[in-house]
Amino acid sequence: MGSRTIIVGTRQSALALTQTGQVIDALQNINDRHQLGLSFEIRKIVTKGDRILDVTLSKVGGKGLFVKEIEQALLDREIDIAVHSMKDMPHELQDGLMNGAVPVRVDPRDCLVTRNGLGFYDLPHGAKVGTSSLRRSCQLKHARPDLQLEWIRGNIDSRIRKLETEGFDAIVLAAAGLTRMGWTDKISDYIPVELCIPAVGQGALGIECREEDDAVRHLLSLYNDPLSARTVAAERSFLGTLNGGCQVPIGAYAVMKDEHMIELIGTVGTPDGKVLLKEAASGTDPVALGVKVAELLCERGAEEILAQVRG
Ligand SMILES: NCc1[nH]cc(CCC(=O)O)c1CC(=O)O
Repeated sequence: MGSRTIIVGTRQSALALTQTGQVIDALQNINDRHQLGLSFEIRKIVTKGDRILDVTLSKVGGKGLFVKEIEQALLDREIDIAVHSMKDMPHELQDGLMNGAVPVRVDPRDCLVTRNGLGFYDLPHGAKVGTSSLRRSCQLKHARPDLQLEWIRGNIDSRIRKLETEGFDAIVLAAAGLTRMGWTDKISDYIPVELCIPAVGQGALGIECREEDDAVRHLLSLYNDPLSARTVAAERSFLGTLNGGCQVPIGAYAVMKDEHMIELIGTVGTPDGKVLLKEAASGTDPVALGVKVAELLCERGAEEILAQVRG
């Protein structure tokens, strides 16, 4: 048994630091149980996405904005492990890197934080709702065309502040982030998956490492939750087939029906919510299932919708 300090890289938002702390606690536990002789240290990394929080992400070429510097630090051996929110992880990882673990996924739903504790359907006519994703605005507009969806950016803590200071009636956030922060008391309503299909990978984390780092790979294999990994794999295959990112109105959600069978629902819509396509299928191979649901949507014009949004 050797001894080695594993450097764990993370963004420096409150949420990133909190979830990385939780990951380190879990890894420390695994290390103790299996007597791996490892210790852990956290390293904060500022990404481009953190530096330009005032610009619409789609305008600055959204994909991977929160990840590039972190992947470089892995390749440069400044860090050994990177903790990502799965939904911020790009489809293609850099050569030499891999996703070593998907830990048990938490609540994938979006939720509403409102000023007076109202639920989604209790919001007054024309209420001003803040969101930072086309996926959310599309689906919420589809369900409630009267709502006035407005752009809100920033980390979750600053978005919650803006609810007060910028006159929003409500903001929409991932329940997972609030849960990890211990802020579930702020949630006034959970938006059902049928109403708003979550972002690909929402509620899951991805733990990236170097392919050649056997000790870290072994550690992470003990942390991986195979069922969570399968649902995420199906959703990411769907997203990859549509060549999406979180900057286009795409959502997908997979659940395990039993140990083997995955059920996947995917959606593509227009930002104004007037068109909202949904398709679902089941299968045992996550990659094939993701491709299949994407193809079903393409038969109904998903590619044309996405081309318009991107253009
Ligand atoms: N795009 C930002 C982001 N990336 C991950 C989360 C937290 C939820 C998660 O881990 O899926 C959030 C905040 C949000 O969407 O409210």
